[in-house]
Formats: sequence, structure tokens, C-alpha cells
Amino acid sequence: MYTVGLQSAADAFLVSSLKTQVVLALIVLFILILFGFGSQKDGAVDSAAPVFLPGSHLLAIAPFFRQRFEFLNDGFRKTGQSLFQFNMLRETVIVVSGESARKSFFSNKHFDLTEGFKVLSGAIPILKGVTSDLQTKRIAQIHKRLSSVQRNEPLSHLIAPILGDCRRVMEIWGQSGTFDPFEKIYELLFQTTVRSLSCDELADDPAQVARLKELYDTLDSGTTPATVLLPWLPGPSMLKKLWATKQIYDIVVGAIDERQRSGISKPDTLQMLLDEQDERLVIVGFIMGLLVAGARATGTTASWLITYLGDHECKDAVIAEVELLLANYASYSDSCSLSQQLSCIPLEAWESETPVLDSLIRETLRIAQPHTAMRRNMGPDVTIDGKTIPSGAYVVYPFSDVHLNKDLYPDPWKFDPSREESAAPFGYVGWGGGGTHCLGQRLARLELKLVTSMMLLGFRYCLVDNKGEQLDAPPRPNWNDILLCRPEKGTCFLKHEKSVLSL
Ligand code: HEM
Repeated sequence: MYTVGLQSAADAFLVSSLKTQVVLALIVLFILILFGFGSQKDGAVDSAAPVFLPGSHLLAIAPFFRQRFEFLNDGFRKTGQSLFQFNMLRETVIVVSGESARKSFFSNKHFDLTEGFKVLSGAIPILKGVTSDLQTKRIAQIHKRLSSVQRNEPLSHLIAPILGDCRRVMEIWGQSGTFDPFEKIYELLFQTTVRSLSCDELADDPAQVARLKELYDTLDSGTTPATVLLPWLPGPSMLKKLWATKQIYDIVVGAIDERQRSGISKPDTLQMLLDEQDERLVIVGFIMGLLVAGARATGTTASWLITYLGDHECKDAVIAEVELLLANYASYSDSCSLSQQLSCIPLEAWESETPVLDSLIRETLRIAQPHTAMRRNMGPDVTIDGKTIPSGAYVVYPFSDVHLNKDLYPDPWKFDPSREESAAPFGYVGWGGGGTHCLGQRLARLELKLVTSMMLLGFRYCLVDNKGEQLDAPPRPNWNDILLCRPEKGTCFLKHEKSVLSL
């Protein structure tokens, strides 16, 4: 009821009073800027406090949401320090870098990921009774279920359906052609993530999957400085986000209701959640929340991994690795398609007999995962590099500090899968570090390996520009694009041709 009301309110608002609300939003924003809610607090300079970013008023920190990589690099440059702070309305945000900061950041058990992410990311609007309760009470339960989905048996059962999705989506690409990997590979990973984390009814319906993807894209594009800084202000972007969240909620709840009404049990993740008799909010939260976490990160990684392979000598080594698995595990027959043959390879072999794929994933995460880790200090004041991180402050650590650090990774923009992880403390954090590790890693790695194998054995491809001319080198990941790291649109395409194997 609440959410239906919300939609009517949002619709009515959009139609009738957009102008009024925009004017109101502008007035409030103006007052906030004028009275300096985002600026440095007055008073004596505290030498133990991290230096303030010069001019840190609301407008100056807007690039934190839009051009984050540049904003943070600029901050370090302007302050000349390894730690600096700025205010986000009344909150203190401290950006840290360097080895000792990294150690403290990842090992301090009072630095809370959920609290930090909730406020600073602005990814999902907090809907009372829908996402607000989820954020606090039920997250542990969702994480527990995520680990159940990744036990050997359920994960093994996902191999054939994921490969089936690859086949269906890749068949649409045709015998030959050109496509943007940052659209098409991302779409494919969205499909396999819906398959892995929700139910067959949704995953089997391409229109619903496309609709869900569109709605999640709306959530992303609707994240503006205003929606994060002034989440209570019903500006147009916030309404768009609320509306998209409500639509996603309806699709997910519709699928759950349908399954329960039908009384038919299916071997998928939704069924596992229902069989555990979890409360509905946990099931809804599992699907809604993890689809975002899962699809974006795996989609970004797969798009870049496949793009890099378009231009890399180790493509042959990957093909040889997968062919060896096929020779060892698949019952070879001409009538079997590639996806059927790959589905004969057991989970253990995908996990322990693919060193080349592992090195590719490792290097792709280093170079093209533009993550900024966010925490809130829920414990007492802490000192990092002689500077105080007060209790309650937000702390952010950009992964570029370690992964693009030329002392740890010489020539950091070069994609080189033969690199080892740096031996420095927390010298590689592609899947997290210290007390916080990716809880979907096992599933993500499996998806990446299956999709890459289908791509490399199912197609021959190279990188071309918008005129179809072969590119000399892959594009550089754009770390300012905080979710997908995409290069400038229209600069890189995959030109592909089907191999002789049927998909
Ligand atoms: C290539 C794909 C992925 C990458 C590179 C990745 C990376 C990461 C990283 C670096 C973190 C730690 C973040 C931090 O310290 O701030 C993290 C956390 C997390 N990831 Fe992933 N992830 C991926 C896929 C997934 C998938 C598919 C799921 C779910 C199905 C998932 C669920 C989570 C969750 C729930 C956390 C939070 C852990 C916590 O609260 O302690 N991830 N991931």
C-alpha cells in the first residue's frame, strides 16, 4: 500500500508541481550554499585534523559524485597531503591514501561498510519500510543466504543455465557484426546475474530482464549530488529514482507472488530462499540489492576483460586452457553445442584448473575497477598518519591509490596479466581486504569464466573504432565513470565473426 501511494504521489508530483518543486529545491540549495553548510567549520586550526580541501563548499564537492577520480586526485594535489577532508552538509568526509592509511582502513573493525555506503553512495533511495529496514536489520541474513547460493551444489547447478543464457544472448549477435562491448557484454552479465540471483520466471523473460536493466540504469543516472546530499528533497531526480525503485520492487514481488501462487517448485535461487522460509523483506532485499551489487561489478569486469582480450596475445592461452578442460571433462560429440560441452566441466575444474583465466580476472580488476571504498567510523577517534579520524566521520579510500600506484605496479595503465599481486600490505584489494571481502566472489568468478569461454571459443573478434578500423590499442578505463569505468562512447567496438562451433 505504502509503495502504491508513493507512486501516485510521485506521478502527481511530476505532472502538477514540477516547477514549484524545482524552484523550492533551488531556493533550499541556495540557502545551504549561502550559509556554508558544506564549507569548512570556523575555529582554531587543529593540527591533528586532516587538512580541509580548499573551497570545500557544496558546489566544489559536486564532482565527488560525477568526476570522482579527478576530484580525489585534485584533492591530494591541492592539499599536498595523503589525507584530506571535506564536509558534506554536516558530515565530515576524510579521504585517505598511502600504505599505513590502507592498513588502518582495512583492519579497523569499527570502520563500517554499510553505514558508509548507505550515505555516501546514494545508489538506492531509502524507502521507508522497503529499503530502510533492509539496510539495518536484515543485511546479515541476506549475506548468509548469498553464501548458501554459492555452496558447491547450488553453484554447480547454475553452470548450465548461465551457459544457456550466453547461448541465447550470443545467438542474437548473429554470424558477424560489430557491437559496443560496454553495452552488449554488460547486458549479457545482467542476464546471467538475474538468472543466478532471482528466478527462472524473470530470467526466461527477455522483456522483463531488459526492463529491470533499464530501471537499474535509471537509478544510476538519477544519482546526482542533490539526491545524495539532500535525499529528503523531492527533486525530479529523486522522484525518478523512487519511481524506478518502486517499479523494480513490483517486478520482484510479482515474481515471488507468482511462484507462491503456482505452488510449483523450481530449482532456482528464489526457491531456495522460499524454502528457507525467510521473511519476504529478506527475499525482496536479496534480489533487489544483490542484483545491483552483482550485475554492475561483474558486467564492468566482463566488458573490460573481453575488450582487453580482443587485442592481447594471451587470448590463445585462454583458448588452450578451456580446450584442455573440454578434452578432460566433456564427452565430445559433434551434435553437442559449445554451451552443452562447457556445461560438462565441473565447478571444481573451473575453480582450480584455470590459472590463465584467474590471472586475467586479477589484472582486469586491478586496472578497471574504479571502486572507492566507503566506511563510517562507528568506534572512538582513530589516528591515521598522525591525523585524527573522529568518531562518526566518513572515511573513503580510492582503490586507484593502490591499483594504479606506479611504485607497486610499474606502467600501471598497461594491461599485463603476467603481473603478480603486489606484496605490499593490502597491495591488491580487487576482492576487498581485511575484514571486508566480496561475498559474491565465487559466483562472480564463475560467471566471468563461463562468459569469457563462450566468447573466445564461440567467436573470433578484434577491437575496431567507429569506422570499423582496427584499433592499435585498447581504450583506457575511465575511472571517473564510477560504476562501469566505460571509455568514451563510440570509441571502441568489437568486430566479431562466429567460429565454426555452434553456440
Ligand atoms: C567481478 C565482480 C565483483 C567484484 C570485482 C566485487 C568486488 C567487491 C569488493 C572490492 C568488495 C569490498 C568493497 C569495500 O571494501 O568497500 C565487495 C563487497 C561485496 N560484494 Fe562484491 N564484487 C563483485 C561481484 C559481486 C557479486 C556477484 C555479488 C553478489 C552476488 C557481490 C556481493 C558483495 C557484497 C554483499 C559485498 C559486501 C560485503 C560486506 O558487507 O562485508 N559482489 N565486492
